[in-house]
Amino acid sequence: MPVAESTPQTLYDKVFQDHIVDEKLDGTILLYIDRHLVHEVTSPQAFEGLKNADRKVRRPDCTLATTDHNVPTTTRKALKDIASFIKEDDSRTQCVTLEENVKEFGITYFGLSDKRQGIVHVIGPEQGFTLPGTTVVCGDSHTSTHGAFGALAFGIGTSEVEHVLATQCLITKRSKNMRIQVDGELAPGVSSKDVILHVIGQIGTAGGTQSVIEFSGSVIRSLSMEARMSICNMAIEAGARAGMVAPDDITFEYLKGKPLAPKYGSDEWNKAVAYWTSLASDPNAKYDVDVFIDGKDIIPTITWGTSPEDVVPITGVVPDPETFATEGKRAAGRRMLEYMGLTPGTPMHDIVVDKVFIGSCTNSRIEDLRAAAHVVKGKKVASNIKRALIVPGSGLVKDQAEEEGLDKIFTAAGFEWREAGCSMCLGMNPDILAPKERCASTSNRNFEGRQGFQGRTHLMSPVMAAAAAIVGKLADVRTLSEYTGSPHIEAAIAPETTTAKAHVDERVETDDVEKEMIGDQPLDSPPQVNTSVPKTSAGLPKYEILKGIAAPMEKANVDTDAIIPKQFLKTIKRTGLGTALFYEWRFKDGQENQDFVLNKEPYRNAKIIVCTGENFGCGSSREHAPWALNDFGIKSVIAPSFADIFFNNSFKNGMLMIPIKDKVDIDAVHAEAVAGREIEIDLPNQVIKDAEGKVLCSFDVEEFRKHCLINGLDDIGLTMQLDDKIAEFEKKMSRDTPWLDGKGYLKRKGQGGKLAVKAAPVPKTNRGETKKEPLEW
Ligand SMILES: CC(C)[C@H](C(=O)O)[C@@H](O)C(=O)O
Ligand code: SF4
Repeated sequence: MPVAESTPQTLYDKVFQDHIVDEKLDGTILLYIDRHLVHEVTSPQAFEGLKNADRKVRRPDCTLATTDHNVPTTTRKALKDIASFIKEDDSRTQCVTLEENVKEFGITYFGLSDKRQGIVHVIGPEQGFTLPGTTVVCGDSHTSTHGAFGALAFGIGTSEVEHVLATQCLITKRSKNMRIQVDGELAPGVSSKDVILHVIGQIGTAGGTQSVIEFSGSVIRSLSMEARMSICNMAIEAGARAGMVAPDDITFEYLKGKPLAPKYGSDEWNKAVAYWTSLASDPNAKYDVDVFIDGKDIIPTITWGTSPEDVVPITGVVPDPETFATEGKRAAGRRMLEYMGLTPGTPMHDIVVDKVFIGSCTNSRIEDLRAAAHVVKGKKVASNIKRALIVPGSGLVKDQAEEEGLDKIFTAAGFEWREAGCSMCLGMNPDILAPKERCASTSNRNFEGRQGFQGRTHLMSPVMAAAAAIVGKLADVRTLSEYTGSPHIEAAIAPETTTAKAHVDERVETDDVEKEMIGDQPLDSPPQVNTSVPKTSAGLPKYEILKGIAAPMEKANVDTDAIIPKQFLKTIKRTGLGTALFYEWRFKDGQENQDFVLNKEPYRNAKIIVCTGENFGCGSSREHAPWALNDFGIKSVIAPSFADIFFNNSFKNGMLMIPIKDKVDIDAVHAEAVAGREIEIDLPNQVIKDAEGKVLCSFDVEEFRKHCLINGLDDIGLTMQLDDKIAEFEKKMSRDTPWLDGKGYLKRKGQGGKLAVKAAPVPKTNRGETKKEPLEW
């Protein structure tokens, strides 16, 4: 694929450029999406939207679905079907709804009875569905994981899921380029998780806002794909839109023999590798932000607070909030310590742990389990540990680990060996913390209530979590007897010995013929594309002037887990979430918390929030957050900055988010809010006024968003009117990068247009049976 030679470009610039379908004068871009992963939590409302508008899924061949968030991780030996297996009503409804939707819309689906089921961000790479140079989206913030392959991969909200299902495109704009270069070497016991926790500690959870981070430098280059995935996974925790690593030999090695990658050694493989190699940033490419980190400064890192930026080395102590720079930070620090039940000055390794969780899309891959098993081997979980869970990221990871005997190492030590899913990462299934329980966790978020109401989470690497399980306290893995370093890093240096090879090799055998078919696809046979009749806008309420009470907030990093906790994500509707807004802040023991602003007069009827802290809406991509605000009656939030996904999601619901950087300006608006007076947001004139009509400040808003808000336009209808351009783009893609057309996958073995794999749960016998079983798409 040709890449402009003139101006030096970054990896991100190149991938982005190669996917532009249309560009407006104001910089609004229609971006083509190659790969769409779907899970049960963020898709029901999107499919419902399609049905209501009589729209189809444009590219079922480029869409892959699984259930992961809600699924129990108990044994599936007695599994008959998902409806009888999942006991909790709302979880079951979401999973069953996904099964109905994939059948109705013809989407490939890995259900609970399929070995390939697992966390979306584990199964995409494992199948070769994720490829370098692609655009990958999912209704999930940790889609950034796939950037490890040099893909531009980012989380989207449910409205955007619907947009991609209908059009295979997204409306977006360019992000800034940020480079984080980690040079030198990592010491034994230091892993990629420590790298990313250290980075977030340095740049903060808003450090990457509006940027795509390219991770580079000798440390990154030396890491395995699994380790790179852990790093890109948490780019979202640094506030970035996406994280990327340039594809290289380690990437190609990992992709060899993956079911959906071009056949190794074929012309198509060679062509793909040449293209993938060309994507590396040009030597003189410019970055808007550059961060340099020396690998030797990183030691095993762990969180102490309730935001991923609250990190300390394991050799450190619980910090004293009174030493923090501003009163806002001091107040936040005090609250965190109270929530976490910690006292300043306590050595981190004195903190006693109740539960240990090794899993999640950050650290549940085969290497993570190998590294943890290496620490655990021959030892016992400490007697004070109530539960220690190992939750593999997918059925294939589980199989591989069992083949290597890792399950035996864990169970002999006293760990539970579970089935694949998100599990205790966010506890939408029964794996949760009890109030005040403390968990050593390999997941990515330590927000309040994340792993269970009042649960206390410390984030760390798999070897550190394993060490905590053995010691019964947070522990420095390097001090454990017989510990000789992390296989994580060694893995990177010799990838051929350490990637999850066994199951890959099998598939090379069984898939060869079919993959040949894909490779030989005639260029003149276009992929099967479903285009529906272009619909005009379904319509949103118009937004012009909003006058009302504004509720003041003074917090930074108001995360979407706080805006709407996980227990309310199990709905399959967009409405009725107002009562759950800020649930754990608004209610205490079922009673209203009188200290919380929305429980006070006149703020019960607020239409606006004015928040003086940065990074409003960070964390999860759940569109339930703007739905809840909207349902409560809040149509606008004014804050110094917003997290990208939340910001986008709000506009899709006819809401206006207003970033105001200038402290004098935001303080003026905040003062009106504190006084309980109404303010007026005038969108056409882009100003905020006080109750008397005096202008307090002006604000910026992109032309396209403003146009959609004022006219109440739903952008799916608008995009569908560009069908000719999209079809033209698809033709070019089929010619230049034929390996991206998933039509071959769906056509495999299929004769006369019949699909090889029906979009239905694979029969139960597929799980746990002989490993010789073919694993075709
Ligand atoms: C459920 C989903 C919207 C959410 C996300 O986007 O991250 C979840 O995966 C999480 O980790 O909180
Ligand atoms: S962060 Fe946790 S809940 Fe979200 S996708 Fe990853 S494993 Fe699942």
